[in-house]
This record gives sequence, C-alpha cells and structure tokens, in this order.
Amino acid sequence: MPVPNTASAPEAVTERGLRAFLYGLPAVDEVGAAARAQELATRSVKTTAKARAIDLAVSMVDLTTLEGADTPGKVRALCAKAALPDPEDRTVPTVGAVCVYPDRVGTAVEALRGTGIGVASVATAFPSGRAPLEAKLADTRAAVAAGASEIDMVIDRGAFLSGDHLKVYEEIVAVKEACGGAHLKVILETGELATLDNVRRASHLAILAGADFIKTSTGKVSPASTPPVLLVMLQAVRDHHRDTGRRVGVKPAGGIRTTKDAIRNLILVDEIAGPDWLTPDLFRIGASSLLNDLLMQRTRLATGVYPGPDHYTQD
Ligand SMILES: O=C[C@H](O)COP(=O)(O)O
Repeated sequence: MPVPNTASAPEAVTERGLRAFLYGLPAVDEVGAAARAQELATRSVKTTAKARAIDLAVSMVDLTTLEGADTPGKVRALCAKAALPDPEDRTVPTVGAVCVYPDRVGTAVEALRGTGIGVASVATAFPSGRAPLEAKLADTRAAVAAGASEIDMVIDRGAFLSGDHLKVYEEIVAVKEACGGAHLKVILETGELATLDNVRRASHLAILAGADFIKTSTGKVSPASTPPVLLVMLQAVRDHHRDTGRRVGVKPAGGIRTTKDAIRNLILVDEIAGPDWLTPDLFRIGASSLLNDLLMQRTRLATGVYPGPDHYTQD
C-alpha cells in the first residue's frame, strides 16, 4: 500500500485508514535486522575517517540533562560546554543542541545567546506522556515561548499498544501545531513497544503526523536505543523519502556513552538511510554522557596520548 501523503489534511485520516496503512507495512524480519545491524557493527573506521566521524558525531550531539535535580547552574555549565567543548582546542565543533526540561529552557536560551546553538526541550509530560492533551499542549507552548527551537515529545505508548492509533496521530498533529516554528522530534520509547514491527508502525505513524525527527527513547526506559531499532527507524525515513520526497531526521538516545557506539550509529545511518542523513539537520544523538569520550578519543587520535578522565569538565 502506498504511503499516504503527509500533506493530506489531518481530518482525512481515520482509525480504519491508519490501521490499514500501518498493518500493510512489510513485516520486519527480526533475525535479519539483528544480523544486519551486527554485521555493520563489525566495520571499523580508522585515522582520517575516524577523526571526521568524531567531529561529525560531536556536531550531532544533543547535549542533555533531564534530571529532577537540574539547577540553573548545571544548565549554564552544560551550555558553556556545548559552545566550547574543549577550551584547549577551539577546532572542536559545537554540539547540535542542548536538551533540557521546559522550565530550564529560559536559562539555556540565555546562556547560549550568540552561539547559534539551539535549545531542545522535552515536553508533553515527559517521560511517561500520561497527561491530558491540554496539559501536553501547555507544556509544549511554554517551552516554545521560552525560546526552545526544538521540541522532543513522547507518544502515548498506552494508546498505541491498545490499538488507538488515531489518538497517537492526533496528539502528534496537535503538538506539531503548538510547536509553531520549532522542530518536532517524536519519541517512540521503543523499549516499551515490544516488537520491531511496532517500531516500524510507530515510526511511520509519527512521520505521517508531521514529525521532523523520530527519536528512539527518553533515556528513562531500558532497553533504549539498540542497533536493530535504529536500523528499522532509518529504513522508515528512507522509505518515506523514496515515496514522498520528504526527509525526516532520526535521533537515537539513551545509553549512548562511547565513541564506538556513536560511530556504529553513523555507519548505520550511512548504510541504511544514506549519506544525505549524515548531517545534524537529519541525525542527532541524544546523550548526557557521550561528549567527553568523543573529546578524549579526538585528542588521542591527534596526539597519541589519552587525556586523563579529569581533563574535561563533566558532561
Ligand atoms: O534524550 C536523551 C536521553 O535522555 C539521554 O539519555 P542518557 O542520559 O542515557 O544519555
């Protein structure tokens, strides 16, 4: 079945139509997806290509703090690190964005003024998504009003798993509208979706509803991003582009802590979605504790020496 045009009016979408579309998608070969992801994970990049990959990964990091204990001071320190990751090496690129809770957006916007780095904010009752739509819209509008240029919303996994696809779709459409000019990343929380078929369906549902990015996880549920999940999501954006000409971005998040993980992700992007996705406009890595490892590996490649773990400020 052809992919419905995302430009079609939301009111034309019905539960029946959505179900026919989502259940008409090809089934995921779980064993094949795991094997392909594993095969790509064994590829290694060396020297110049590795240096380029590390810089690309730095530029794609959504430097994140999403803790109840986040203080304005912690957010300011994170923003300083986003703008100048290594004060001793000004050739390091800046990160993709800083990601915070809505009530910390103002602090981040102020701290990043003049840097060109955007502020992403989780919204819609992150991480559970268990709140009335009006509360989710108010959450989104507050973050945008405070200056967020990107909104990371969670889908209603309970609705999705109980077959109420239309509710999930309509919430995404409404949040997209509340975003105004801000970009919308839709978090599927793949660790709660049980199967790769569900990951494929949720990906296409979010894309159809107008997501600018699809994101794997909140970072609060295990498993978070895994290579087979990322592979299926990259296939979804690739196929959507093939069918409609529209490019949607992808953001793995949760538990991505090492340069090795980040580079494996980039190899998957290159092989599955294609090199056009190797840009921060179409690929981000949501991470609270990855940047220092990228900086350490970068310095080791350039100098042959590992800086000690205390060399960088905490990320
Ligand atoms: O959106 C990003 C995630 O919350 C980050 O998860 P992490 O703390 O496991 O890196």
